[in-house]
Amino acid sequence: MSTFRIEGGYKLRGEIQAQGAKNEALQILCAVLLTDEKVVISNIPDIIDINILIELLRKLGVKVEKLASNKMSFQADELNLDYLTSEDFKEGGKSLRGSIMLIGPLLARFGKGYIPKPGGDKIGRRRLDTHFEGFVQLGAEFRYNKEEHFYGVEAERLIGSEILLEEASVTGTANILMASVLAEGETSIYNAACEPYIQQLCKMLIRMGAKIEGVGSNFLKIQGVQQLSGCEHTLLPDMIEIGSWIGLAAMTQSEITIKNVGWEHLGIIPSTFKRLGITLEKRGDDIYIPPHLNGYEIQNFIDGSILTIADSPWPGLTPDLLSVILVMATQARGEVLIHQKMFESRLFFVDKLIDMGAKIILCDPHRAVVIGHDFKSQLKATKMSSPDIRAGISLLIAALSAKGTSVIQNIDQIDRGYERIDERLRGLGARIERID
Ligand SMILES: CC(=O)N[C@H]1[C@@H](OP(=O)(O)OP(=O)(O)OC[C@H]2O[C@@H](n3ccc(=O)[nH]c3=O)[C@H](O)[C@@H]2O)O[C@H](CO)[C@@H](O)[C@@H]1O
Ligand SMILES: C=C(OP(=O)(O)O)C(=O)O
Repeated sequence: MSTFRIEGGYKLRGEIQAQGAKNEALQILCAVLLTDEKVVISNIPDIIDINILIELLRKLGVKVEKLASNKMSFQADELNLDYLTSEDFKEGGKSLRGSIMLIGPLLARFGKGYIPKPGGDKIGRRRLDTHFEGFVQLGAEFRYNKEEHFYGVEAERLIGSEILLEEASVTGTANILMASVLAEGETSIYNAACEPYIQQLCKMLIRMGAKIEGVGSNFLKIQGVQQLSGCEHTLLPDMIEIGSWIGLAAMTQSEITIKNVGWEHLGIIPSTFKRLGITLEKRGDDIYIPPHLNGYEIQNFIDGSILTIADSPWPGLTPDLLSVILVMATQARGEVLIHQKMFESRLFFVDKLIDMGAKIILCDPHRAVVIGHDFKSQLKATKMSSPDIRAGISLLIAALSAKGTSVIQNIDQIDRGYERIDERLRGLGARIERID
């Protein structure tokens, strides 16, 4: 398993281009199964999770062609559905979270979909009830093989229904939406997730001929159609990656411009960083971050009480940025309570930051109080292992700010979601090497 060696404590400088969004790509790639015509996708990030999903599609019989760097075409006209019950699929499907969204399109088009319990980050319980309750309401039969942790849904026909989701699950909404576009009659999905990536999926499906109303809201109304056609789609810039670069710039007091960020899709993210004292300048569609040589000061609430940064479904703050925000707060002026509501095992990595000298109190698995050093004391370099993708990038940011040489193992977790990260960071002047 690869490792990064990082010599930290240096300021960085320059421009970095945001990659295509991982979590949008996972939805969009699954949607290619909804038609036998060609679908062309641009801005595909070259990262482990996406490459595994593309390989699964290829093994399922999808014709995949690389048209340019980050641009590919997909045609699902001759599928080998037996692959879904093979050992190879059971292994491959397990390794990433996004594979769960293969089920909706397969069920809609072929009347059956199977998937091993999907992997992804070990960040707490990640149940799939919302997905399967939705499929059952559309008329599917659900099967679960407990020994093999293998899920299946089958239906001769799907019939539109009024669905009220128990929670606004992102992948659950995408999955049920992809099943309902080919169901007979009208489906409504209430309490739907409505983040930009779901909006992008809706827009793509509409281009393919689907009839969807309410895009961008938590109430989607779908009129089923008999078939969908091919289309072209361009993925948005990855908002979690953009947030990670903002955290990196602040924590290393670097002057960085993030290019082509898609401002209008960033929601509450820029203002959240501003509450933490970070100056962000909108320059066209770029974000310019000045070097913060005098540090950054966390704002209190209006009544003077300590700021809380918490996650919630869109348009609230994504949980995927809380680890980065937490690490950045370790060098702020002031205190903040980080409240990770959605996942219960995502904050344990703070132990490593405490070892490095950060002032953090882990109150319980969901909440941590961070007391910033205001750059009066630097973190100490250390050896660590990346437990999940966002803790991994946060530890990498900590290592780049710490004096001395740090080592981060298990960096596959970072490569899952960040394209050529070492090369791109070296482009900003970072001293980072990939070693075996
Ligand atoms: C491949 C992909 O797109 N992964 C993202 C997707 O995962 P994913 O779609 O798996 O996450 P879900 O939206 O289903 O739920 C995430 C967690 O939050 C809880 N929950 C969810 C909704 C809610 O209103 N209340 C609540 O407590 C769920 O019980 C679950 O534990 O969305 C998560 C939440 O933004 C992100 O962290 C993941 O990066
Ligand atoms: C949790 C994440 O990914 P996944 O859902 O793919 O595990 C993430 O992107 O932060």
